Amino acid sequence: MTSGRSPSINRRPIYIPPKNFADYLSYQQEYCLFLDIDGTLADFTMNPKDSVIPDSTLILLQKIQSHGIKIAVVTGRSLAEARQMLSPLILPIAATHGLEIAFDDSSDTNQTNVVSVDTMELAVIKQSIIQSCIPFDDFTVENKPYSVALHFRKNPALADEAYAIMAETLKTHNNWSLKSGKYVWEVVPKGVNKGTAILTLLEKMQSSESLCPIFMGDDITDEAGFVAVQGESKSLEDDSQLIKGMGIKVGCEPTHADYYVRNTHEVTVLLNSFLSFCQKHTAPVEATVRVRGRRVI
Ligand SMILES: O=P(O)(O)OC[C@H]1O[C@H](O[C@H]2O[C@H](CO)[C@@H](O)[C@H](O)[C@H]2O)[C@H](O)[C@@H](O)[C@@H]1O
Repeated sequence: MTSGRSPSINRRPIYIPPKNFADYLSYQQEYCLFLDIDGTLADFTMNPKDSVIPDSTLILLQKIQSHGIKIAVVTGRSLAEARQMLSPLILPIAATHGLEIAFDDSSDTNQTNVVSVDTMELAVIKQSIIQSCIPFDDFTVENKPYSVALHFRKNPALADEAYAIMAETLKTHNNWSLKSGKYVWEVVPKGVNKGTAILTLLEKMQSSESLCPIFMGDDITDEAGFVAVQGESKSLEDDSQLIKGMGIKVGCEPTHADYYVRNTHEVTVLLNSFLSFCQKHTAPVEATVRVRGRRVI
């Protein structure tokens, strides 16, 4: 139940040797990147508050951006936390599994919630989960503005107890659903998923040319994103226009993604290969790239 294996996935993704990622790309195509945070840009930590995206990765993303490549982040983190983890980079973000969407700056006018959230009801749900967790020392309850996550990474043997607590709580809250992730169960409003979030961002990011989306993610919630970018769901604006992008799973678990790499280290190697591709293809649009005040190119 909590292993992340889905019996409906029968595909065998192709391993991309990350150093050779550029070989899988075409100079005739304009690409854009959609990136998950935890397990993709950031390594796992016991406490979610301790996770960071390494400076070297932020610098790499900024260099890629400087070649005019559009990059967006698609994450289960809240918008506020995602912004903090990405700082000083400013990117379009779909946060809380696609519930909170911010296009390209930190102003509130540029931000939308795709479904409305009953925060009073969420407070009741959080309280009920906290109460149910009292007998267990090893749970971590992550209190997010529009969702609540119950983490059992400290003690994976508590997986079934965690599920039971969340499922029991949801019995009386029909507008909420349960998402499973790596050592976590999360209550989110119904109707949000990363696939729809990516299509929403993509529509906004497209100008005249049609962009080829590449999405990288490691978790079960990322599967909807793979399906969306691989053209197994349709673009929002034009029902007849199929998207033909690349889904790249981080990790070796069963997936809908067409491709995979093994871990976060390989993600950075792959992004470096993508940067080399961009360097051959386009001139940088900005002369100076800075991360945390330091000039890097
Ligand atoms: O969509 P993502 O960016 O991958 O976010 C998914 C969840 O990530 C975080 O939890 C995961 O990372 C934690 C820190 O490494 C780890 O302790 C936990 O076991 C993982 O499940 C985050 O805390 C959640 O809010 C996100 O939904």
